[in-house]
Formats: sequence, C-alpha cells, structure tokens
Amino acid sequence: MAGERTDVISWDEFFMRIAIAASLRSKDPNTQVGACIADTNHRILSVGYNGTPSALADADFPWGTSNDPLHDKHSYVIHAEANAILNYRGSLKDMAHATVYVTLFPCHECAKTLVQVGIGEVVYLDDKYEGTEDNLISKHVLDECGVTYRPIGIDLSAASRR
Ligand SMILES: O=c1ccn([C@H]2C[C@H](O)[C@@H](COP(=O)(O)O)O2)c(=O)[nH]1
Ligand SMILES: [Zn+2]
Repeated sequence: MAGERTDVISWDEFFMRIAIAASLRSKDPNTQVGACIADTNHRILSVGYNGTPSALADADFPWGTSNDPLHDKHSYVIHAEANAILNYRGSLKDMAHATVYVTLFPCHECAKTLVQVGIGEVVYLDDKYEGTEDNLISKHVLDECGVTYRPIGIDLSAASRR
C-alpha cells in the first residue's frame, strides 16, 4: 500500500503562491503586488492585487509616474492589501490575528489599514523599498502595534511542486 506524500508544500508556501498568482493579474508595468489573507485555521479569507477601481477601465488610467499627480499611477491604484480587505465578504472581525501574505512589503498606508483590521502577522517575499522613509514608517507602525513580519523565499522552479 502506498504511503502518503510527505513532500507537500508548507502553508506559508501555499499562501504565498496564491499571493504570487494574484499579482499576475496586476496591470502595473513596474510593480505587481499580490496579497492573500489567511486566518489562524489556515483558511483563505481573501485575495487581492494592485489595480484601479473596478468600475473604471484600466486603460483610462496612467500606468506611469509623473510629477503631476493627475498623471501619476499612484494616485489611482488601490493597493493589493487594501483590495484583499475590500474583497472580503465576511465580517472584518474574522481578520483578527490573521496573516497577510504579500509579494511586496506593505507601504505605510497599508500597514495602518492592516493593523486596524487586526492582522497579526505579515509574511512578505520582497522588500525592494527597504530603508525608504515610507518603509521605515511602515515598520514603525507594525512594531508599535505588535504586528510581526518576516520574509520567506520560495523556489518556484521545484519540479515536484508543479
Ligand atoms: O503596500 C503596497 C505598496 C505598493 N503597492 C502597489 C502600488 C503600485 O501599483 C505599485 C508600486 O509601484 P512602483 O512603481 O514600485 O512605485 O505597488 C501595493 O499594492 N501595496
Ligand atoms: Zn500599500
């Protein structure tokens, strides 16, 4: 009798792969971000990626940056973490102590929002804005509010995991 498979991916890897899959939906040409929120029972609560408001056509918005906020993508994009929270159809109380898996370390606005809905942990893939003012504020907010954060690495090429 065959035994069970033992080389299954971890919960961390599972949820981060979902966040990565969500990021593949992003229309942002420079930075695609995905977020997956999982509760303490390993249930996925919600998923999101960075994009423009759904009622409006992506093509009607700028996807580049500009000194003029009217023509800068940052003025229009809803961040992946915010979309993951907004996409949730249950009670926000369910987010208490949940973990958010994000492909990019959250900006300080997202950090504040995640704290406010009770997220307990941030697991991230990339921290490409490490050391910037926004990034330092974000970490300060998380530290002060007792939200832990840790990076994980994922080997997306592993054949047994396709
Ligand atoms: O917490 C965050 C921070 C950023 N994003 C999104 C917003 C933008 O679409 C990109 C960042 O673009 P850059 O060209 O790297 O400035 O990432 C997010 O979803 N969540
Ligand atoms: Zn953000």
